[in-house]
Amino acid sequence: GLGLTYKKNENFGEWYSEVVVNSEMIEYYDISGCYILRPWTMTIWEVLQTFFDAEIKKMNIKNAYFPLFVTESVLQREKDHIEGFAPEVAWVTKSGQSELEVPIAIRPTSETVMYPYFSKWIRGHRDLPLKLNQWCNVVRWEFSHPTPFIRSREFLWQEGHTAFATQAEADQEVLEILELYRKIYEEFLAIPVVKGRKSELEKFAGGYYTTSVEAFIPNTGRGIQGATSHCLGQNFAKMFQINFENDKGVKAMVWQNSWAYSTRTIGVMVMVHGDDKGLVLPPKVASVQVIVIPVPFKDANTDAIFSACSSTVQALREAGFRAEADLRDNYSPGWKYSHWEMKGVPLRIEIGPKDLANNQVRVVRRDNGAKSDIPMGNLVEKVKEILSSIQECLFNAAKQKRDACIKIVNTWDEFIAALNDKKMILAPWCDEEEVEKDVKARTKGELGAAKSLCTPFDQPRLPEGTLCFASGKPAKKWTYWGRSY
Ligand SMILES: O=C1CCCN[C@@H]1CCCn1cnc2cc(F)c(Cl)cc2c1=O
Ligand SMILES: [Mg+2]
Repeated sequence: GLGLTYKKNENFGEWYSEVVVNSEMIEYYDISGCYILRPWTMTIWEVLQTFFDAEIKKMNIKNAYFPLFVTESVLQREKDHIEGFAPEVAWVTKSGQSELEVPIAIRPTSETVMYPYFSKWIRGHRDLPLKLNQWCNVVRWEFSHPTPFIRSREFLWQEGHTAFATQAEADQEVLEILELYRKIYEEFLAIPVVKGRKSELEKFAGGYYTTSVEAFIPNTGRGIQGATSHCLGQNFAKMFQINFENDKGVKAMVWQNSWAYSTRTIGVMVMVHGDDKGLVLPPKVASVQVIVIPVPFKDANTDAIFSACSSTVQALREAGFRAEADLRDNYSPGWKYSHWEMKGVPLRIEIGPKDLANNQVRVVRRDNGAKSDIPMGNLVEKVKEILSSIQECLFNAAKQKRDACIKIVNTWDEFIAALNDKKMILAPWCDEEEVEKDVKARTKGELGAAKSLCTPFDQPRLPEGTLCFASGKPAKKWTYWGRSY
């Protein structure tokens, strides 16, 4: 029957799996960690892709497409950055009945695929900056429990790979891209994120520094890395001989960045906004923003009602909204209400005989259930207002909830209490890696260890003499900590 079996605040994991399936976003697949992304997901992905692709085009970043496959020798080129990842690499070892001479890896990320060609293409400073992006899938044969969108063995992402003559250009682009990721989360998905820098321990080992946008899931009290923008420094330039003759005729290595966001964004949206009726879609990314449902009455003029629904959809579409009518005659209005609530459609319009007689429609918001009657005359204006109000209310509600999960601590005991209270913890830290490793060791358990999430760019004042929460040494910065995905 209709409705969810599980409640968000009682069985979060089961609730999540049920929502992504019942909202027709995901279909489970017979290979663990692999999921079918149904149209209800793809339209959301395409809205984000359309935005991001247009933005990087403004930055003169070009799309390319590199092969899915990497030879073993090339993949091994970058020893230290893949050493920890080796178990995740998926290999092709046969074609048909015959063994391949050399096994071929499926890309888990494309540095080693791309950079030999960066080396070939970049000769002089006029070849710089080289700025490429690709929209593709990647495969990482992870073993920790798979979760649709959040942790899957194959996922869609974009990966940007850029090369510059100077560090200054690279540093600037890292932050420009990070701002686009903030927009994806805060302005499209209505999810608050923290912009910051990863610690040396948590950063991409092959890079120079990593910046990220960090989200938080109140129900599980876990942080989640939303997207990353790395400065790779000259590490990969050294390894792949990506150098150029600068304008003084001197050979110099390039400065590189790489950055990505993935379909994980969609999972965070489900987790943050979903409720016990199912998915709740922010209007900016909703596949259908307005669903129009006829409420025929036994002897009422059904044709008039249906045509009113169709003309309402028409008017909304002409105004640029993604509107549909559910005119199916084999489902009751009540069934349709539950169905489209499960799918998270932000606004429902009901048209029955009374509405027709009064030349009005009944609108119902998905986020707070508020109902109101709108005259047909200024429907488009009202719908525009209500949808932007829903977008804003979803963000504000999520921000309020996330802020309520943030705990500022100064001592280890306060830290442990906050961790057990499922908080996102802001603590003064001495910035020593050994201390960070110690925090992980001291918080190991079946829920997973606490780790540093990021050092926020927006640093609160650090009073003279403040001590590190974990080591008691002089603190150097405020850093977010927590359990994470
Ligand atoms: O995060 C990004 C942005 C887009 C391009 N890539 C970087 C770094 C990716 C790290 N990383 C992440 N996961 C990996 C898994 C693997 F199996 C191997 Cl061999 C390597 C990696 C790996 O390097
Ligand atoms: Mg990984």
